[in-house]
Amino acid sequence: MVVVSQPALDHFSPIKTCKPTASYFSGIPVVDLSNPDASSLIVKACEEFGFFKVVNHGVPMEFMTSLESQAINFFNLPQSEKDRAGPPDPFGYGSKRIGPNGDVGWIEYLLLNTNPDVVSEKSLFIFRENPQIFRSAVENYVSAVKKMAFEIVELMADGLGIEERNVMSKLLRDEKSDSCFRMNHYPPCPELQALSGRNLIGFGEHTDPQIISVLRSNNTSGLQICLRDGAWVSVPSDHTSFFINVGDSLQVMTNGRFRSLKHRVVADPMKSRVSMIFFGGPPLSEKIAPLPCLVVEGEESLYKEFTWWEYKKSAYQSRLADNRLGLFEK
Ligand SMILES: C=C1C[C@]23C[C@@]1(O)CC[C@H]2[C@@]12CC[C@H](O)[C@@](C)(C(=O)O1)[C@H]2[C@@H]3C(=O)O
Ligand SMILES: O=C(O)CCC(=O)C(=O)O
Repeated sequence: MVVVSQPALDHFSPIKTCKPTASYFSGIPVVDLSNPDASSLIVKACEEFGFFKVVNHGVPMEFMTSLESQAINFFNLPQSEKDRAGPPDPFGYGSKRIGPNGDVGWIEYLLLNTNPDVVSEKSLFIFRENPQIFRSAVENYVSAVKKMAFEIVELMADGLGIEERNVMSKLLRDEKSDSCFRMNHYPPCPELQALSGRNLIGFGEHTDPQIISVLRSNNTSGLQICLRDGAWVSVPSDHTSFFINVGDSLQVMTNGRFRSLKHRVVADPMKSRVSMIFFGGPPLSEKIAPLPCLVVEGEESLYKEFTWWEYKKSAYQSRLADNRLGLFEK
């Protein structure tokens, strides 16, 4: 019999737990980017789930594996070394604390700006001995993933029947775009599982405030998405593919036709999860408003107009679980 010791549980105390109950979801839409119907499949997936998996994406596997191994090397460093790249301001290394509101999770991460100059400055602390290897792994990966993200939002515009197919990609392509990139590490937590039969929450439920998020992880599951009926389901991992989710800004731009995806990560009791996510955002001064061509004549628009900066600030000010509250009131 295992006796639950309070000090052992206290070690995890500020971090929420959940029962390991969510079932694997087999209905995730898969979009093959080489399929001539990709644009309509993307629109359908965004309307139904705000989420889909991409195959035949053109990002070299080598870029994924080399950045993953750089990330693992970093997360394996002694804590004192990792702390030199933190605390996040918001960029840099963070552990357990997520964002400015006191949210916590069973996670450590590196949050980077996708502006190459900022990556370079932080990488000096991230890899003191050879920052160039880290920097080029990030650059190769991020530029390939961005290219895929541009293509996806252009296909989206085609599928929505928008004539100006670069209406969203030009925001992401802008050199002042406020996009960011993060690498998350969720260490295994066998003790907690043994003691309580529960799993730790790695990243609490939230929606992403940006336009589109592009996620790739190693072969450890943990990502859960909330379906339209409110049920949480687990996403089977696939280290060769990317998972795309609709962000709050895209929900606004499509006047609610696409809904941003509520998601969370639950730490695996036995295996480390490493994920890398590109968050594509617009330039800070850009207005976030429904695209006029998507507001049916005579119909009221669902959303007020925000600049991305105002918008992001309010997303950051509210709590993780309700980061869209108040933003989208009629
Ligand atoms: C608690 C928070 C963390 C977060 C900012 C927020 O207030 C709500 C959104 C969170 C999120 C999710 C997507 C990205 O990982 C992120 C960098 C972002 O832009 O919004 C994080 C924020 C963060 O970790 O600082
Ligand atoms: O790490 C993951 O798999 C997802 C994390 C996430 O939702 C985020 O970083 O916003």
